[in-house]
Formats: sequence, C-alpha cells, structure tokens
Amino acid sequence: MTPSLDQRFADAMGAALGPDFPSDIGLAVSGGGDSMAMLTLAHNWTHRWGVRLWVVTVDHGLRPEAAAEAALVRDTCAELGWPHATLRWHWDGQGNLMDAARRGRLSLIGRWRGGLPAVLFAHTRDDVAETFLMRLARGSGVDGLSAMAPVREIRDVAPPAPLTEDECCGDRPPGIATEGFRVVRPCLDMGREELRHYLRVLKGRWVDDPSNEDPHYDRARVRKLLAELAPQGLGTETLAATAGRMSRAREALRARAVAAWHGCGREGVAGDLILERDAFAALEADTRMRLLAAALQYVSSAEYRPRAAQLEALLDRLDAGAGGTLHGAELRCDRAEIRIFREYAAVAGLRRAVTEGGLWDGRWRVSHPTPSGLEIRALGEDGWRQSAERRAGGPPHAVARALPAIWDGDRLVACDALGIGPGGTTRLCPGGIEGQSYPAFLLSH
Ligand SMILES: Nc1ncnc2c1ncn2[C@@H]1O[C@H](COP(=O)(O)OP(=O)(O)OP(=O)(O)O)[C@@H](O)[C@H]1O
Repeated sequence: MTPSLDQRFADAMGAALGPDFPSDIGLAVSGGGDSMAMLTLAHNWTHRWGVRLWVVTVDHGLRPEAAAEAALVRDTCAELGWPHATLRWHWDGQGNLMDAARRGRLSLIGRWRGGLPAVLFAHTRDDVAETFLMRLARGSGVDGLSAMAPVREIRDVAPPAPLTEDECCGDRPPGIATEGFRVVRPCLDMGREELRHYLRVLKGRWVDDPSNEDPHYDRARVRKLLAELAPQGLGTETLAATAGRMSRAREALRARAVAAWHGCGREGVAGDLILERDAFAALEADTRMRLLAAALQYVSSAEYRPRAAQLEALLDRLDAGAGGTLHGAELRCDRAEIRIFREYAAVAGLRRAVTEGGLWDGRWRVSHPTPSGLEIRALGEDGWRQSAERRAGGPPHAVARALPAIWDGDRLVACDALGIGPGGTTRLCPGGIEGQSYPAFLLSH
C-alpha cells in the first residue's frame, strides 16, 4: 500500500534535514494548490516535531489578483497560528520575465529569512516532468535532464541586504543570516493532482494562477503537451522517473571526473588550477568537458556553465597547445601543463571598500581587520610593478594580476599570494564556501 501523503512528507523532511530538526523552518507559499497543500502537510507534521513555521508569499506585482492571493495565504496562516509575510518584487525589465521573477523571489526570501536554516518549496513530480521536457526541447544532456535535487544549498556571496518597509509587510523570522540556507523540496515525489485531492478532502483553499494556462509561457505550453503525451506512455511519472535516473547517472559521472582529476591535475597556490596536458588529453570526452567546465566556473565564480559548443572549441585549442579565454577565465599552455586562472580583464574594474568578511570577485573573503579607507581591487600591472622588490615567490605574472590586493589610494598595502603586507588579509572561498577544494566543487557542478 502506498504510504499516506503525510507519511511521505515526514519521510522527505527526515531525509532532507536529518534527525535533528531546526526549531524554526520557512515555507514559500504562493497561494497555489501545491504550496497550500505543502502548508497543510507541514502544519500537520509540526504536531509531531514541535517545529515553528514561518510562511512567506512573494507578490511579483505582475497580476492584479496577486494581492488577493497573498491575502489568502496570510488569512490561512492566521487561522493556523503561523506568522506570515508578503514580500514585494519589482521587475527592472531585464532578461526573461519568468526567470527574473524566480531569481527575484529567491533573493527576496534569502533576505527575509533571518536566521532560518531552511525554507521549503512545493516543487512536485509534475514540475520535474515539465522541466525534463523543456530541457529535452533544448537538446540538454545528462546534467540538464537530471531531476532537481530535494535539497539545494544557497550560499550568500555577501551578507544579505535588509528588506525595506516597502519590500516586506508582515512577520520576519528572528536571527541573523549566516553563511546561507537550504532550499528544501519535500513534495518532489508527489503529484499535483494528488496534492489538490488532499486539499479538497481537508476542505483547504487555494487559487489557480491563470498564467499556468497562458500559452505565452513555455511552462504552460509544456503542461498542455504533457497531458497530450500521457496516453502515449509519456506521462508525468515516467518522465520524472527518467529524470531521477539521469540524476544518478550525473552523480556517477561527477565521481568519475573527480577520480580523473586526482590523476591529472593539482590546485595552484592562488586559486588557479593546473592540468598535465598529456594525462588530460587521454581522458574520455565527458570527463574532459566536465573537468574543464567546472574549472572555468571555479576560477571565475560564474553561476552557469559555459556553453557546450564553446567548451568543445576550447578543448580543440588546448589539444593543439593553444590557450584562450572563456567565461571569465584564461588558459595558458606550455609543453607539459595547462594553467587555468582568473582573466584579468574580468576583474580589472572591480573595486570595493575593504570590509571584514566581505567577498571580492565571489571567491576571496577579506579576513583581516584593516584600517578604514582602504580599497580591495586586482593587483594589476601597477601592483605587480610596486611589488617587484618585495615579492616573496607566488604565482606567475599572468595569474597574479587578477589576484585581490589591498590598496591605500595608489599605494599597494597587501597581496597575500605575493607575500606582501601582514599576511592573511584575504582567504580563498570558492563559490562563497570557506576552504572549498576544486574536487569538492566538481562534485556539485
Ligand atoms: N509568489 C510566490 N510566493 C512564495 N512562494 C512561491 C511563489 N511562487 C512560487 N513559489 C514557491 O516555489 C514553488 C514552485 O514554484 P512554481 O511557480 O513552479 O509553482 P507551482 O507549481 O505553480 O506551485 P504553486 O501551485 O504552489 O504555486 C511553489 O510551490 C512555492 O513553494
């Protein structure tokens, strides 16, 4: 017999958060059927665990009904006895609207969360199947076709800016944001229809968002297509199960790439990476692509992978012994090795006031209290010249130029990698994670 939804929810929470539940958990609830069902499931589950829920709704200001939907969530929370906040998002008109709304939502929730370690989202099996079909249409491979993970770590690259009065109306969780938080998706193995049925039985309320049916949006068209494909055997469960198999294949390929890295690469002294050319050339195609894509993301802190066609062209150049630049990274070959490091042009204009704990270029954290009025920016040609007499080893010129240095106006004060200054002014935090090694990065990218 299939376990009840309540039991499946409890199991998913246990798998995501381990045996020690945090005392307070966030819930992203839009007012739609999936997240209203998640709210009810979470409410019933708290009786067992004594966890306090903090509910949040984002009003994207895109549809007139959105305010009423947020009010429905607020009123339901008031009945259930949970605090609730409505956050307001304003589109700056840049990029794809749906994409911008998703990112904006996550960023607002990240700023609202206070000290909450986890926020639940109600992505379902149907979302997994729809994403799978959309990626298939783009010609994605194993990685793109993989199901979304039940837990995703979100790292703060800078301390989150507090929400303004205009952005937040309602209750805010206590505590101070630390390193980041977890997006948890406890409904991934539940169907949309199943969740609505659960709500109907419990006489719960929800609102159907009309844009889910609006053919202007990719996702709405894919939903319709899925309904047409189901009778041919291409139903939600089948596609979601294949996406799950793809995730397992991706994990295996990542593990293989890490093993290959140990046989052909090493980390440089300044966040750069070095590959032995012959050993790298002998690897199989998927592993080479994976190592290279992750290496470019690792040195440039880029959120996304470079495109496959660009990577293939770069691999051809590397095989011919030529270097190049891609994705904010530079690659140089000598007879034996390929060195991958941050492209100077990408950071040349990056200047920040020095604040302890602040992140520069997404991967260097200022770790030394310094007098005020100093600036952190790339070493550049000027810093390389100024350090000529004082350099105590360190990486070559091409790598050093893009490293963080502390400046007092035009005077170079410190650059750790070159042994200039008091030492320990900046430490490497790839992807915002303290001490993350390249193999660890590779396993998650
Ligand atoms: N405006 C919003 N405010 C708060 N959370 C949201 C909002 N929109 C989406 N979410 C969260 O992200 C999840 C996935 O978003 P998506 O737009 O794919 O939802 P959906 O499948 O339409 O779900 P729902 O029926 O809950 O709206 C939602 O289930 C919810 O947890």
